[in-house]
Amino acid sequence: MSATFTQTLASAWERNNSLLCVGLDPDPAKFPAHLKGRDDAILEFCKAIVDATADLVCAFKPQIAYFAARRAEDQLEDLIAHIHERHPGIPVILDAKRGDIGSTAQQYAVEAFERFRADAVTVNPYMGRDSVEPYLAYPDKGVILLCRTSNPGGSDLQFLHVQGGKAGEEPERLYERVARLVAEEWNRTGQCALVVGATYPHEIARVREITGFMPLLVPGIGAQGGDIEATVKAGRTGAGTGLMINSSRAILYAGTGEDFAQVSRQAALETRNSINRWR
Ligand SMILES: O=C(O)c1cc(=O)[nH]c(=O)n1[C@@H]1O[C@H](COP(=O)(O)O)[C@@H](O)[C@H]1O
Repeated sequence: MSATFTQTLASAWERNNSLLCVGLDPDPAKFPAHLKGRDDAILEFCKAIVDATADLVCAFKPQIAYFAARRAEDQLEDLIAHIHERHPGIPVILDAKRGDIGSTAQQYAVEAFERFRADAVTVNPYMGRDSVEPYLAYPDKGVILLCRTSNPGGSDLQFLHVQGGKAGEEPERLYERVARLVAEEWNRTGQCALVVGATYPHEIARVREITGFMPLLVPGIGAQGGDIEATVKAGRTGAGTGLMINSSRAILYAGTGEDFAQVSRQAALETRNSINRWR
């Protein structure tokens, strides 16, 4: 049997000595001049970044909207195939933030895991357990549920107090309930992870407390200004792992010339090393 997402991630943490996830959010308006106008510009840009950083990361995270908006889903398929072929052992997280009733979720699961061959997918837990089950039906795949998102508006709902599930329990915040539900009930197969933004280190610490060793996908360093030291200290496990700390724009667009991939490599190296300083 092939390795599960969780096992592949743990191996990548160790092999590359890295908790850095490079996010692949290709925006042609920001591409270097020599790639602009090419039909395969999105694929070529992303392949160059992937090849320049694969030994520095624990995962890659393509964001589906950047591909779908430009009718480039075929380039996303080719990109993920390229990562599997050239960089085996680096898990691919498809960032799709899906959420729908079970029958539709089943189609989204086929899209993520069979069409795109992602190792994990981001999912919105808002519609509850049956909306997540179709992803859990793929036991070797990762299911990464939104918990405490990095954006300011995340507080509108995720920070609301909800009554405890059992009589006499203290009210808790909605993101705490999500973390508890996933850790105690949905994660029977050990394939779940949670998204917690680097912009909220206090909540990262709380989610770590609730979930034990569960992997956390932490976007929000770099362009969104999250603090690396606070993020790592709040979210690392006792073993100094447990995190996929994502940076997209700060790495993808570090350079603007023909040597952009090398400049991105330098940015990824520095980010990985700053993360490691606090593990
Ligand atoms: O699920 C995500 O990846 C995600 C969750 C979240 O709470 N905040 C967040 O920024 N993201 C994604 O992480 C990436 C962050 O990109 P940068 O801000 O450029 O590093 C984008 O692809 C977002 O869609």
